[in-house]
Amino acid sequence: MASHQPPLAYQRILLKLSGEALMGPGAGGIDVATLNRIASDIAEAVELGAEVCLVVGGGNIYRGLAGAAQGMDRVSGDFMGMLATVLNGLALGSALEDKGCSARVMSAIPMPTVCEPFIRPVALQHLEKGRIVVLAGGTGNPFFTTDTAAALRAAEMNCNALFKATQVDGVYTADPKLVPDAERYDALSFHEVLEKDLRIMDGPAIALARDNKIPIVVFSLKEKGGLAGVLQGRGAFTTIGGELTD
Ligand SMILES: Nc1ncnc2c1ncn2[C@@H]1O[C@H](COP(=O)(O)OP(=O)(O)O)[C@@H](O)[C@H]1O
Ligand SMILES: O=c1ccn([C@@H]2O[C@H](COP(=O)(O)OP(=O)(O)O)[C@@H](O)[C@H]2O)c(=O)[nH]1
Repeated sequence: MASHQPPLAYQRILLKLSGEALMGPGAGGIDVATLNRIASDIAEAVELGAEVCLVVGGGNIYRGLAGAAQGMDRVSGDFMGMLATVLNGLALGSALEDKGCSARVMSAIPMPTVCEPFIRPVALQHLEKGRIVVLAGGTGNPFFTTDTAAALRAAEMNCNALFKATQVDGVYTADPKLVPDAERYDALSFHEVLEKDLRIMDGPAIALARDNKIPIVVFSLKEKGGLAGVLQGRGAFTTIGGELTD
């Protein structure tokens, strides 16, 4: 890290990306230009000195609940969703390497010829060596979400914050995609998010972050450089469970 840079608000972060963040303007799958743009943003954060764990969703490819709604077995659908997160994780790992970062993809569902299995001490060593760890496969269990996997891994990896990248630049009084005049909060307590049912992440993820005292920073990845800005305390974002609002 260059000496003239201000200290980062958080040193070790877990960045949660939804699968849909990789879709770009398309209706599904991975848009390579968007993937590369996100990889550049993450590379910029690493350049600033951040240690980054990444958890990526799979909603751009498959969601277990969508399969169940069409009559498919929920557990099979959930495993398909978890495998979708591995596809996204491999794409991100390779895009990050292309940007000159060192990245390791680790899956909660062991598939050793494809990527490393998630083994916590090994993942911690990767981080200490300056590598980005891409944590794919969700929690490895059906009936969970990648938001919950993100909160779980943030705790296991001793992260200082869970960065939730979304299409919107923070937590609003209501979903801003549905309620255009909803207002953005700068800071909220975990309790307020649950009590007001603000639906930015699922309840188990919020509860896990709360119980492990890991603040959640909700921000938008739409603007280039957004991640680096938030790490340096610039731009629009909402902090849940920060110092003043436990
Ligand atoms: N109170 C709220 N404040 C902000 N966003 C909300 C709120 N309630 C629901 N949302 C929705 O939650 C979405 C974030 O969840 P998620 O699906 O994981 O990410 P993505 O934004 O990538 O689709 C936002 O894009 C927004 O539409
Ligand atoms: O621990 C997990 C994480 C994910 N999933 C499945 O994987 C899908 C994709 O994850 P998610 O919907 O969380 O992705 P995102 O919305 O972040 O793209 C989910 O719908 C679930 O079917 C699961 O069963 N267990």
